[in-house]
Amino acid sequence: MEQEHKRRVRYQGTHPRNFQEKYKELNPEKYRSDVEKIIQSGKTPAGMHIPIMVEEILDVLQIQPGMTGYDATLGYGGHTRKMLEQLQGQGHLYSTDVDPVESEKTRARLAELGYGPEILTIRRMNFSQVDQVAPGEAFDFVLADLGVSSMQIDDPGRGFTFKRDGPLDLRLDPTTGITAAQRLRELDEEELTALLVENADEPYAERIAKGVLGTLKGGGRVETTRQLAAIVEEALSFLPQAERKEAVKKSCQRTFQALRIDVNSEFEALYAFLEKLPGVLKSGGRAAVLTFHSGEDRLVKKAFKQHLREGLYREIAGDVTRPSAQECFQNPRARSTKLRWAVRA
Ligand SMILES: C[S@@+](CC[C@H](N)C(=O)[O-])C[C@H]1O[C@@H](n2cnc3c(N)ncnc32)[C@H](O)[C@@H]1O
Repeated sequence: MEQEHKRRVRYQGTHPRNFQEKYKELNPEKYRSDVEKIIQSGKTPAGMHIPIMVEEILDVLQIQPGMTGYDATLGYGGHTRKMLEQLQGQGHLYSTDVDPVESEKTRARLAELGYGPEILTIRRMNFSQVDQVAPGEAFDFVLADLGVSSMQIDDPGRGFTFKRDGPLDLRLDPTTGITAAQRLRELDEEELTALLVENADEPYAERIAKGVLGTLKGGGRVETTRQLAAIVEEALSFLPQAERKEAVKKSCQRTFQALRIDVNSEFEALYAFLEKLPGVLKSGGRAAVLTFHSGEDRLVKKAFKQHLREGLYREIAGDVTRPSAQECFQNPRARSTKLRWAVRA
């Protein structure tokens, strides 16, 4: 009789092999108590994003049941969820994001919480097209929480972090456009220097650009996050040892930020959004924008001031609001946040 061949069960090892297996938090509903513990310790669980300045935003937006609103940057849906709670089942919220991967997960998560299409419309759209989100409708409130989510940063496959190796991609929507690695091959030294200065005020822009272009011209590769980080490190090797580590970290942060802004045309999208915003707000409608670096904040401040002068807004924030010290302690990713608001005339 032929014996049934049984495959030996393979030893999986004690360490998870990839990012998806590594963190229990990636399934936050299943491991709720682990997630709570991680948040209390001042960290963001992997696969999650903690919404920033929620109280301050709700104060500004003054959401009432029956209103129609727009969350320009759905992300993990933290702010969307808080705004939906204010609607108490009456009215409608539109939420957009360019990221197809995370948007789908968020849609499913919010649907499970009971927020389906009758109260929430999720669209995969760039907020630069804010006038196309709900044609024929105007909004009582609008929120834009700019930049990237923690899930995007934490996933090495997306290329947003230099802390782990991954493809140098940096696209918010990986289905369109070109990657940061491809973009680097298009630029000359002068252009890359200008990009690093204009998008991130990088003080060592020239040295870094020289390093990148030198590597590419010499037949080397700048295809992964760690390859780019190594070039930044090498470019700053002239610094005294004592200050080098911190300087390299900051320059890496700024270099990745500058490239991300470029490959996603972030300033152009924000400019278009701010220009169209008064046109989609009802009279008395309120808008709040969270920014994470000075370039973004400058654009918001300028647009709000100009539209106030033109009589499109009746009131704007006199100054930025910052998150509380306690929020920054609990969520270090909140530290650079600035909130500005405007009210439609
Ligand atoms: C900081 S996160 C938002 C987090 C969200 N408020 C929450 O509570 O989970 C920013 C999100 O905006 C998206 N985003 C960035 N630029 C965008 C644009 N031009 N149009 C639409 N979404 C954009 C990113 O993909 C990311 O998911």
